[in-house]
Amino acid sequence: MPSELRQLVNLLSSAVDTVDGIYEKENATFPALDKPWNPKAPNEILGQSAEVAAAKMILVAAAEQLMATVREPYVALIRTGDGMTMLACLRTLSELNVAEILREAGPQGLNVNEIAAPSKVNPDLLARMLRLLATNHIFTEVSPNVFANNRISSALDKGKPSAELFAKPDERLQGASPVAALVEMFGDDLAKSFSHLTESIQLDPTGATSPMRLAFNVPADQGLFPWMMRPENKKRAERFTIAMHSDSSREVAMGAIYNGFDWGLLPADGTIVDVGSGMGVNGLTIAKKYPGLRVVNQDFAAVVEKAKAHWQEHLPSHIEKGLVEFQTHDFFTPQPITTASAFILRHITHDWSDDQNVQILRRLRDASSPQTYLILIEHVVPSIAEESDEVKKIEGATREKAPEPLLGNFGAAASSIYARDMLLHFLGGKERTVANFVEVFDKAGWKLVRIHRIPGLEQCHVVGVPA
Ligand SMILES: C[S@@+](CC[C@H](N)C(=O)[O-])C[C@H]1O[C@@H](n2cnc3c(N)ncnc32)[C@H](O)[C@@H]1O
Repeated sequence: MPSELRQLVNLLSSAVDTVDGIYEKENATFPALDKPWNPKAPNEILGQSAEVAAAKMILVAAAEQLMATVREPYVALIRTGDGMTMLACLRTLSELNVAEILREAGPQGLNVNEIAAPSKVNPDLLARMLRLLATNHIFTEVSPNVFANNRISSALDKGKPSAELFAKPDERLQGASPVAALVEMFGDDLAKSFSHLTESIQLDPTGATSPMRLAFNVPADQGLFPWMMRPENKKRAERFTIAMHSDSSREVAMGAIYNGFDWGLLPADGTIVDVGSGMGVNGLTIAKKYPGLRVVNQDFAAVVEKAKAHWQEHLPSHIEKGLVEFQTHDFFTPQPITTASAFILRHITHDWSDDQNVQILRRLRDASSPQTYLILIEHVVPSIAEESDEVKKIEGATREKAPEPLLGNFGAAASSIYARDMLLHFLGGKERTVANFVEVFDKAGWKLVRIHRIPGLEQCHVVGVPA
């Protein structure tokens, strides 16, 4: 039996054979780390194909497990702090528009004195931050104190001339890819919250006191959403909206909503109620393919106004036909629509505790008929160990298991879902396991009947019917 190290290397080797074989067949080369990222380049598009994506999952899982195996334990523990430090550096460099300055400088790079000049910051400190990141493959140091973008750092690029970003600092993130907004939000709101996790769990062992509340002194009687809407949080709220848009714009581009629950199961003239609809993107996308469906968008008054404008721009015909409604509705209060074929809740349940979810879903159950579907669009957190027999019985509940000796859930290659769960905890919510969804559904009078996994996404459609 080969050693575990050898087994990991063998997995790496066969995954590299797969990737190389696919690229050779297409006469392409795998994207280089030291060149800027171009998501539209054919070799990047090839990297998104199912076969390459599966091989990359093995490569990342095996490489990370190999590192975890060979590192001294104290190094492995202390190194987790490098992630925090790198995030702080990345946020700073993003706010100083460094990726854009380096895009304009090209492959020969730029001396730190010139990188620091537009923002008048300390060049020596900038060089130290860039060196830490470059050592971890974000940016490259071309010659001493001269830095250039690489594939990873260039993904921070907001796509605008740096002069424009410095001239209009309040509009830096608008219209840009959401990556910079995410990095800046993580490095600010979430980093400030990280340090309160320990205190929050001691103050309230149930986890109901979120670290972000503690970090920002959000009054106990005020929800985080209304707090974010306060005038002094305007920039924070705008950044949050742009950062959150990353998920939905990618999903719309992929047509993800069509690849889970079969909307054709609903009566052609049925009614879908998008509860906490935000801009109403979900109902709008479904209505484009199923034009007979009525859509009711429910949210706070100010949000519903934005949804109306969004529909007016993207699907005015549905408004003209009287097939869409915009309702101000608080989902903790009785549900006014009693004729729903389906209630859809995308990224709603993950914002709330189990008890609050039971209240929200109970309101929907009270307004449902035996034919009503409940469809949650959420991430589902896999167990690392094998799922229980109860969970295994649910259609779609289990996932592909990673090959031995990898952790069954692909280990660090699947870490983002667990990190996302913790990020939601900082905000006061959680991502749920299948068993947790079953528990919440049961308590609210729903039966979880199946889970649709969406190809290319961690996100699922969790489907319930009245119990
Ligand atoms: C994370 S966003 C999700 C928006 C939308 N479902 C989507 O897929 O983009 C959460 C939404 O819930 C809304 N919301 C929060 N509390 C609410 C409440 N008590 N009643 C109705 N909507 C609420 C917010 O205004 C926001 O639009």
